[in-house]
Amino acid sequence: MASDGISSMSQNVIRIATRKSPLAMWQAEFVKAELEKAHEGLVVELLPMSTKGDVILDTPLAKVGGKGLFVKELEVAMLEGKADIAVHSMKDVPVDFPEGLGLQVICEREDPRDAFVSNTYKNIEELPQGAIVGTSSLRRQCQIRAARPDLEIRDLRGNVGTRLAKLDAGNYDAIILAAAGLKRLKLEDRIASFISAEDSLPANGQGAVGIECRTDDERVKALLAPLEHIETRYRVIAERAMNTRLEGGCQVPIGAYAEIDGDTLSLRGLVGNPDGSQVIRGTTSGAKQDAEQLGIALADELLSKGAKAILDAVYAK
Ligand SMILES: NCc1[nH]cc(CCC(=O)O)c1CC(=O)O
Repeated sequence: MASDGISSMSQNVIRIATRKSPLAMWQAEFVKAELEKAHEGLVVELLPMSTKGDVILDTPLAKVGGKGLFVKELEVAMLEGKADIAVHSMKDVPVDFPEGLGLQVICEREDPRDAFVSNTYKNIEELPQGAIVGTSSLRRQCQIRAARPDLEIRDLRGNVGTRLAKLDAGNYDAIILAAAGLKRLKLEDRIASFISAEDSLPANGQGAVGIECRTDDERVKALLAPLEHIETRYRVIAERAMNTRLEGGCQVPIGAYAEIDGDTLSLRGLVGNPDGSQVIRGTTSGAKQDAEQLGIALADELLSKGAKAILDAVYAK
């Protein structure tokens, strides 16, 4: 028996609010394809939108108010019922969600490493004295400068394509980008070398895609369930818990990276200052089910080893 036409139609539609950048569109298309694979007959629509973060392109992110700028409009669309879900790079997702929204699913992680991109040099070691490296990430800046204090770091913003164009224009000797973004955009051939997690500890959540939805929307939550990747979830929970405990916004260099072997989760963390003159590192491991506690414990260890002084100095400014 066909019930009311409109509601039975909306039953079979799910709308994704997404930024318009090529990477955001890739992520939204990826989730669309996964949802269609999991649910025969489901119609998935994309709602591409501009966010403040896409409009303000010439100011370092830490100064314009951080990563939340990229998600606000998407969240409003979900709260107003214009969209059902938003797809995020987990490393760009703020810790707190607005009332009524939550992170429902974390998908399987892509390569979490940073990538060294240059038209001339193969890796950081090859760079000549005083070479110019492009990145706007304080985390990347800190680790590069710690290894090579002679290098000059210059700000680099914009979409992945814009950043590559600035490299090609000769503004930098090399730039650092997330390997995941380059792979997703089929730009892997631009990678001169992958930087190991030892040399550039990734950002929490790097390479993982998460899906946000209304917390009371049981229909959408059930549709999303097959996309969950539990191992990635444990890893990202540990990494985010460390960040949250440190109360680290994007003004402090922080790296967090978890791996799982069997039931054991190992977490590495780093807090530094932007010029790389101080880098505090720590590791911990335990049962993967204790991911959050492991992240908190590692944050506390880093704080007591000197991260507290670094954070206080940043936030006193
Ligand atoms: N900060 C921008 C950003 N957010 C997510 C990615 C792609 C990798 C990912 O999904 O973690 C990138 C590009 C980059 O850092 O080079």
